[in-house]
Amino acid sequence: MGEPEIDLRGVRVRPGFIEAGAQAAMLADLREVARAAPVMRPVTRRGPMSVRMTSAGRLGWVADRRGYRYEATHPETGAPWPPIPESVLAVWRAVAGVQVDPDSCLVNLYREGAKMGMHQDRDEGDFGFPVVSISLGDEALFRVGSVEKGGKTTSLWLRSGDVAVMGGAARLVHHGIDRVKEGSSVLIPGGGRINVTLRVVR
Ligand SMILES: O=C(O)CCC(=O)C(=O)O
Ligand SMILES: [Fe+2]
Repeated sequence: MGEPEIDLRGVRVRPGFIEAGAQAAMLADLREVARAAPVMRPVTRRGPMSVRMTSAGRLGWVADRRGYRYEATHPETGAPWPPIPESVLAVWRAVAGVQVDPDSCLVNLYREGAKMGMHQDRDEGDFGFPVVSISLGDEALFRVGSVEKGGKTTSLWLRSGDVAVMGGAARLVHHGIDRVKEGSSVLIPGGGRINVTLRVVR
């Protein structure tokens, strides 16, 4: 079950929660997700995002020039999103502390130079449910601030197999990925990092 939990400004980080064999199995499951729902590079009003993404589950998070929202179908194929893999659901059930399963699984792919600016996850209908975030592949510098914009932040390198839970008072904290350490893991062919976030959107 990995190392002791870390409290990062209320975000609970479980280092090494997913062991190497399970990481490889999850990666294979995510490859199937990407086959059914091709990975896209969202272009928002601010321009193209550096992170590529796709989704699984009843609802997928979609970003485009019109804004951010959850949708039941892939914007390019028009098909429903594939089901959330059991390997991913198992992590939610082990750490989320709620009886409800997630209805959305966002798969973020960080290739060369990709990062994610500070933001809140607030497109969901009920902030009583946590967000569970799984890291695979290269290490990423995860920055956590406060619910309020600006102010003090604390950073931690997330490694392959780490799981972070944003719940309770930390459900709406600002957070982002400053950078990814290229070549720090050999899990993903071609390099890079995959982050999987599970949410109850409803
Ligand atoms: O990549 C990460 O670890 C964070 C992803 C994230 O914050 C998000 O998808 O909302
Ligand atoms: Fe987020």
